[in-house]
Formats: sequence, structure tokens, C-alpha cells
Amino acid sequence: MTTQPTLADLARRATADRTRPVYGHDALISCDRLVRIFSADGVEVQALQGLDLLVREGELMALVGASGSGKSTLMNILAGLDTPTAGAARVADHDLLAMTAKDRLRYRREVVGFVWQQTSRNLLPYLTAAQNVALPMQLSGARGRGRRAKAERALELLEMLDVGDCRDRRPHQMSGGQQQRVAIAVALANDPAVLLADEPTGELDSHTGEQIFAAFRTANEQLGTTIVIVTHDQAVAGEVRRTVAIRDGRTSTEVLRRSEVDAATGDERLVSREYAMLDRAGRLQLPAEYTQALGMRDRVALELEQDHIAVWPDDSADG
Ligand SMILES: Nc1ncnc2c1ncn2[C@@H]1O[C@H](COP(=O)(O)OP(=O)(O)OP(=O)(O)O)[C@@H](O)[C@H]1O
Repeated sequence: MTTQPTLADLARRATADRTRPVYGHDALISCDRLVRIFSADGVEVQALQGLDLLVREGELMALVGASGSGKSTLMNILAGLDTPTAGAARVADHDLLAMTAKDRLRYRREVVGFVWQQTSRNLLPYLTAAQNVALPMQLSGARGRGRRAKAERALELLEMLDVGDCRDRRPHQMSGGQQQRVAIAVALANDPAVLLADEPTGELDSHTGEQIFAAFRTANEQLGTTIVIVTHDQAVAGEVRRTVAIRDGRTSTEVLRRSEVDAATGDERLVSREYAMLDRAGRLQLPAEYTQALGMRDRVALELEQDHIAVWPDDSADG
């Protein structure tokens, strides 16, 4: 039997609600019930259906999900290329729903960097690698950096990503993997708070894909850039500490990995654990594999235990 809360309990809860920090207050990226509806030929498609996502500063994380689940829609919104229909989205203190056209242009040039899947879309074909990297700095005025300083920074970035030898080559004189590493340098040129990459290894073989991933890791570790990578590539998803799955336009489950040292042998191993997202209304989406394995549908039985909640298949018909 549940006991009724007393007046004092209710007063305490109301005060706690008032002093509770706003959702995502300490996150670099915060999406709060994000909705994006596309209308095409009188048909509405809900690409994002109330998506919640928080990313902390300095994270390197992967977004995975089936085709059509809304990954690219989310990336385009975070990149400032598209606007949500409803909800809230903030990146590095920029409100993505309230930006003017001028703010948006500055946001795309200085706050976010972007790497696309198509290697040809990331670089200008008639410029060398070094010129491609210097271009975003020139376009933004690069906060007082002189021409020489820009060229030096371009070279530093190329060297950091192991493509210093490509500095004077045009894209068609480089391999796909080299082009993508140069593309990462271009995206980092203006020191963005966030680097977004949509299937950056999609056109590459697995060995080259690993090198691209190593380049993202270098950028994350050496420059502290927050990086979000959309990927189908299980190998890439398995390399990051945090993988968030998107399903039907919402974040559904999340896998966190951490290193653990075996007390007996001293060996380090990676331990992963799957989490489900609990929204503020208390809604929880269970992974389809779990519910299918136990034949759960429509209704499940619940029990509150001391330190967990137990979920069983509906047993009401048996009783
Ligand atoms: N401009 C658009 N007009 C109409 N519908 C769109 C538009 N862009 C995306 N959609 C629809 O929104 C849904 C989500 O698409 P989105 O491209 O975000 O998925 P995705 O997870 O990136 O898929 P993929 O892995 O295949 O790239 C899909 O049903 C798609 O058809």
C-alpha cells in the first residue's frame, strides 16, 4: 500500500524542483525533446520525435541507428544547417532555435566543424591540402591571425593528423583516407567547440577507417575538441567510451565503456554496460531484443525492489 505524502513532503518536493538545475545546464550539447517534422507532398514525416541528448565538453562519442532513424537530421540541426520544428537545442551556449541568419553563419564557421561522408564534399578540388585548411581561417577573419600564422597552423594540424606530407597536394593526388584526414584538419581550423562527423568512414575500407578514427582520437586528446560521430561501423562504435543508439527519432539505449584493472593480474580490460534512457515523464524504452526474448508486449508486470525495478512478462492472465 502506498502512503499519501504529507503536506510537508509536498512542500519539500516543490522546493527541490525549484532548486534543481535546468536540464543539461552543464552540457556542451543539449537537445531537449527535439522534434523535426518534414512535409513532402502533403505527407508528414516525423524524423525526430522528442529526442533528448546531452554531451559533455571533451567527449568523443558515437551515434548509431538504423537507416531512417534520424541521425542525419540531428547532425544537420547541430551543424546549424537545419532548424528543429519544436523542442530545444543548445550547443556551446548557442540557442539553435533562436539564431538569426548572421548568427547561424558565424556559428557554422566558428563554433562547429563538420566532416561529411563523401570525401569530395569536404575539400575544394582546386586548392592544396594546406590551402583547404587555411580557407576557413581566412573566411572567419581568424581572430587576428596573420597570413603566416594561418599557414603555420594549417601545417601543424596536417602534421598532427599525419598528413603533413600532403600539404602541397590537391585532393585528387591523395588517397580517400588522406583526404578525410585533411578534411578533419579543415574542420578543426577555427578551433571549433564541437566537431561533427556524419559517416566519415563510410566510403573507406576498414583499415583506412581505423586510421580516420585514430585521427579523431588525436584531435580529441590533443585539442580537447568534443566530437560526435555518426557511424554504421561497429568497429568505430566499439572504440569510443559512449555509444548512443537512436531509434525512431529518439535516443533509445546507450553503451558506456570503461577500463577496469583486474586486481589479481593487473591487466586492463574494457568493460561495457548497456543503459536505457529514462525521460522526465519516467518513460523507458526497453531494447527490442530484450522484450522479444521474453515475449513481452503491451503490458509488463513491475515490482519495486530495494535497489532495482523488476520487469516481468504480463502474468495477469495466469492468475
Ligand atoms: N528533407 C526531407 N524531406 C522529407 N523527409 C525527410 C527529409 N530528410 C529526412 N527525411 C526523412 O526523415 C527520416 C530520418 O532521416 P535521416 O536521414 O535523418 O535518417 P538517418 O538515420 O540519417 O538514415 P541513414 O542512415 O540512411 O542516413 C527518414 O524517414 C527520412 O526519409
